[in-house]
Amino acid sequence: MNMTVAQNDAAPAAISVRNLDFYYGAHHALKNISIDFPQGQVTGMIGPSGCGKSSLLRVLNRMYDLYPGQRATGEVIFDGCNIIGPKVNLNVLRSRVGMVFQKPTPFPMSIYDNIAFGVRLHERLDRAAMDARVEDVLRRVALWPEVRDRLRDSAAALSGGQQQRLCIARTIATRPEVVLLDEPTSALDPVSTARIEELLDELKADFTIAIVTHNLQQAARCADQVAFFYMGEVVEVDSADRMFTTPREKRTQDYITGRFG
Ligand SMILES: Nc1ncnc2c1ncn2[C@@H]1O[C@H](COP(=O)(O)OP(=O)(O)OP(=O)(O)O)[C@@H](O)[C@H]1O
Repeated sequence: MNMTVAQNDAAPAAISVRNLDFYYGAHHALKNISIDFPQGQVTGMIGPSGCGKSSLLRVLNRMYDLYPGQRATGEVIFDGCNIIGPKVNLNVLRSRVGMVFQKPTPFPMSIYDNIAFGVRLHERLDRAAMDARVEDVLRRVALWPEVRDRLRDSAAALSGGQQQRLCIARTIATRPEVVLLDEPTSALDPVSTARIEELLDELKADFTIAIVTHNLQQAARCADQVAFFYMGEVVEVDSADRMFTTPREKRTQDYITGRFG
């Protein structure tokens, strides 16, 4: 299968994936993947269920390392280093390449501590600086007005949409360069979804974003470039405009016009 790539070469890549293969035991889930994630852009990852989108996200911050039998070969270049190589500090990597999951997963602690917890692992801030960091990220995700008077309350009391915004705040609080989001709005109502989509647009000024979504309208609205995955391969990468109007590959065209998947 040939991959068609017409990537945006104006922005340098925050992450460059080259000839990546990924395995769950004997199952070959990603096959010779190559894709760049341009700095300061949103890359949308689309494709039918089971085609490998989440697997690629799990490679980008070495999440798979937590599970025996899962392995990757090839190159994932981030800040000049192949992050799937042996000498990578995984705690540092995961603070620089943050991840937000499909289901909001606040820690069982206060709203304030949900954010401060991760920051404390990487930085020593005094009380005033930590308060300022918590306020800053809560403002950025537009949650501050809703929670400023209850920062010490449990995060579990927030609505699903608020919890997901808190999880995004928690992820950006350690000031990562890259934020990975795995179907971050699929468990949310339309209003919360719209707020998170607006948020992505603001966040890309400071972060490189990769988002897996089943919602093609969402990819068209939020993404600068879109990658179409099919059966463990990246079939096509292009600007969102071209991908949804003039895809190069028939398989992409079939997928976006609803012929399969
Ligand atoms: N823990 C696992 N063990 C074995 N195989 C797995 C595991 N997780 C995923 N797979 C397989 O790897 C392939 C890719 O899965 P992946 O979750 O990356 O797909 P996806 O495109 O994100 O799917 P979806 O859109 O349904 O979330 C699938 O064939 C899936 O069955």
